[in-house]
Amino acid sequence: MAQNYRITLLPGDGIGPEIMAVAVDVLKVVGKQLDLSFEFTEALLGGAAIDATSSPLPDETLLTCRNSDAVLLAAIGGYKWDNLPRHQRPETGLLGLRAGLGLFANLRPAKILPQLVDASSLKREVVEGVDMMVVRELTGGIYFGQPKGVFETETGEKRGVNTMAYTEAEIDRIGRVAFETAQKRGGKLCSVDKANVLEVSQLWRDRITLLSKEYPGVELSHLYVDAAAMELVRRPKQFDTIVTGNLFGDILSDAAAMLTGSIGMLPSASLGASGPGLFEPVHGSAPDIAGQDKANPLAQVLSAAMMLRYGLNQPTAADKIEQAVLQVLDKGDRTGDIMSEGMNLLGCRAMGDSLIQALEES
Ligand SMILES: NC(=O)c1ccc[n+]([C@@H]2O[C@H](COP(=O)([O-])OP(=O)(O)OC[C@H]3O[C@@H](n4cnc5c(N)ncnc54)[C@H](O)[C@@H]3O)[C@@H](O)[C@H]2O)c1
Ligand SMILES: CC(C)[C@H](C(=O)O)[C@@H](O)C(=O)O
Ligand SMILES: [Mg+2]
Repeated sequence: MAQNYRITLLPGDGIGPEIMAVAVDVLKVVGKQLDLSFEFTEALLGGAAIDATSSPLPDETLLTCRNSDAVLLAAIGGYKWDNLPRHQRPETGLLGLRAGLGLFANLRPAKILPQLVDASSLKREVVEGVDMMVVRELTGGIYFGQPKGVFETETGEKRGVNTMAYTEAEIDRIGRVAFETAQKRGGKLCSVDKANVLEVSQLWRDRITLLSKEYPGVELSHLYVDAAAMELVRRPKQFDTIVTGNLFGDILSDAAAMLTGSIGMLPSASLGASGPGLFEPVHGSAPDIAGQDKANPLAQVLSAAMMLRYGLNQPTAADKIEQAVLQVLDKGDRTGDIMSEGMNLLGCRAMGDSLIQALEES
């Protein structure tokens, strides 16, 4: 009998619905080939949810997600909602979803595919062979620390406040995920902080160092975040696994994305201690190209592959999707963001068709 999975789809805003449609088509084909059946339920998040319900994360969405085996998200946000107060914005819905599902570990792989070396803005010798995993803490740090808000001072001036805070337990649990990830990969872990300035980072460094005693097979190093940003661009191949806090991970993963040619290529997995994981591209809703059939759907499709691998324990299905992506790139198919001379320029839908064809021929 076919294995059945309940998948919540959150297409969100901007290019979200366009790239989600491609991922769903791909999942259906792979499902048919491997006798997996997916029961898709669409739910509202972000701007789309604000327009329909005035909340960026309706209760019903959180409930639907909790009751599923995995959640596939495209992206949220856009100019239309940029002037709303913070707690009503699309981004607040996404943060609420991550917190609501307890997704403290965000895995963001950045691997350059040989076909895309020329699409990178860096030199071939710098990026060829780049293959790293950024493990970003996702439900703590300055995104969630208290106090936060805009407060009035005694002189009547406004003062914006956010607090970067981590407990030992929060550091240890993300640290364990990172050491275990490094163990399965190249055996090297670089922890990124700002321990020369921030107390919270000193605690982070101390705990990660202590934890390393339990993982003698993993070589641990530390970098300050400013130096890490520089090293990522200067000599990215030195990195295998990186572990860092919420804000530093947000910034460094966008930088790592560009090493690989385009942010339109990078998937991510967000996992908790139990319950469904959330799988989403690293990029946003790209409002500048929304509705124009120009978006690269590959980060979304690769996020569906991560969902199969990390969320549903279906590595063969994940391999099949990743192989199809390599095949279309081998054929020379490119969306605008990864275009280079002599390649075939395709729109989002045509790229989806090419993927389906590759899968059907496999
Ligand atoms: N996880 C998410 O849902 C998520 C992540 C990041 C940003 N956002 C939100 O998205 C909105 C836009 O943010 P931004 O412009 O800073 O970042 P963005 O990632 O949406 O776009 C940055 C640049 O990359 C391009 N780009 C992104 N994805 C692409 C794709 N798949 N194919 C081709 N080009 C692509 C865009 O056209 C743009 O030029 C904001 O509201 C932001 O808060 C959401
Ligand atoms: C949209 C925003 C809340 C989000 C973040 O900062 O985590 C995004 O930039 C990301 O990287 O997923
Ligand atoms: Mg980001």
